[in-house]
Amino acid sequence: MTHLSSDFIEKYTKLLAAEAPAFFETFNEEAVSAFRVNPLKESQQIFPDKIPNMDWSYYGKVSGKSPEHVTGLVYSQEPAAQLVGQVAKPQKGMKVLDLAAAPGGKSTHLLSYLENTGILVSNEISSKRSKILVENIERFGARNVLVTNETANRLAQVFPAYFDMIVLDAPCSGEGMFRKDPSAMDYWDSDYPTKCATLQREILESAMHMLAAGGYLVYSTCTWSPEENEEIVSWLLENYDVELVSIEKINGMVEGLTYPQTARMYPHRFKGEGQFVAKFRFNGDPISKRVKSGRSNLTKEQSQLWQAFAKENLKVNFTGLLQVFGDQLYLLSDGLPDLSKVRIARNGLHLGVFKKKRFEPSYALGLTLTSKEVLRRIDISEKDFVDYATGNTLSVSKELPKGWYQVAIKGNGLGFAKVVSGTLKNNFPKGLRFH
Ligand SMILES: C[S@@+](CC[C@H](N)C(=O)[O-])C[C@H]1O[C@@H](n2cnc3c(N)ncnc32)[C@H](O)[C@@H]1O
Repeated sequence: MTHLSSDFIEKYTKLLAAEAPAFFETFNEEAVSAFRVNPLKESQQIFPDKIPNMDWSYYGKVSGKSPEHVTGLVYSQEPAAQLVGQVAKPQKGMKVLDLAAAPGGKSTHLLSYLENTGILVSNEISSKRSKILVENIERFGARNVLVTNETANRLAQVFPAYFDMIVLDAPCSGEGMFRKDPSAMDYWDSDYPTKCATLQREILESAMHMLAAGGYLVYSTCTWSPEENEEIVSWLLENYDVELVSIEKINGMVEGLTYPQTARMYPHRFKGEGQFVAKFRFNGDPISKRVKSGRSNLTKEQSQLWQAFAKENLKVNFTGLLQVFGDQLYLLSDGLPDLSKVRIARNGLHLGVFKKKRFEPSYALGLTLTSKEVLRRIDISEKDFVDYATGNTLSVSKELPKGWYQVAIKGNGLGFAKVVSGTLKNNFPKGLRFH
């Protein structure tokens, strides 16, 4: 049994009244595992144990060494957390900000709805966590994401009144994660929720600065404390021209305290962990400020090398802004402001690297392209997949012309690799190799 502090027990005995025993009983049970299927991937699969009323959601665990995980077909995320993305449900073409994004559960969910349209700025304040976020976003294979490593306040200076939707999955006291991560209990004392609420208000002030008129704010926490949930809702309603958008109650969701439009998730009501979510529409006048856009910075030679690679290997015309950072080439979505003052963790879609007089495609590019978008592809077997992911070369037909090929497993891309005289050279990233 998860050992709960007496202050916690006292607080939730009062708050939940007759439901409290059933709630406490769930702390004797294991945390629930689940995953989402990535609709952006070309080759889909049927899995058992679908979670009702949810887009793309299944109960169960997927191995980190399976082709499904490595190609980004699945993303592991517990069921209650999946409800946040589903409540947000951005429309195609929207400019969306995920303000506290690592490791990427909500961001990848938002990308599933955007279907490579619009823009997602996925931000994480911690540099270490932003690297994990980049890895997860890259594997998902979306093309319209910028990953930043910033404070909310600094982002607000670059993106005034810019976003159609902002998701703040706030840093919180994490009560809803006690079963999944018992170490979260070490930080908890009865004052912790109030301390978290101060930080949440501070981040929300910056968030409101970035919301366009008519835009949506989705606020969520994985905690049940009213201080970090309904009291934050009250503060937003008092201080900003926002109104609550009613959330449809599915899968055991219950109304928030005093705000029936908001939703709470409890483990005794639904097979999942804890969550709170509120959705607002911003009616007020946004701060008006002209957003200066960025420009392409490729040299003529770099531009020619990229075009030569694209002509020889690709059947897709990318729209967006090509930018070089050092010798790395990235594709940024159209309509982004000048990002020179922003700490970037991933500058859009990584296309590849310029070496002496040649261009080499990135692993990320090979993860995102479908079979219809490449001129040459090699589908490897599941046995070869393990060999390849361990760092070995593979034998292929001697007839295959020399050059770059997209590698694929079970119909989904796994980077690019070179074929030379009947050998597929290993180009699986060293940091991701199986040991
Ligand atoms: C609940 S987690 C986010 C989980 C993520 N949305 C997901 O679904 O995978 C909250 C995040 O807020 C970040 N954070 C902590 N302090 C912050 C601050 N002052 N401003 C913005 N983000 C902060 C943490 O590093 C953490 O990654």
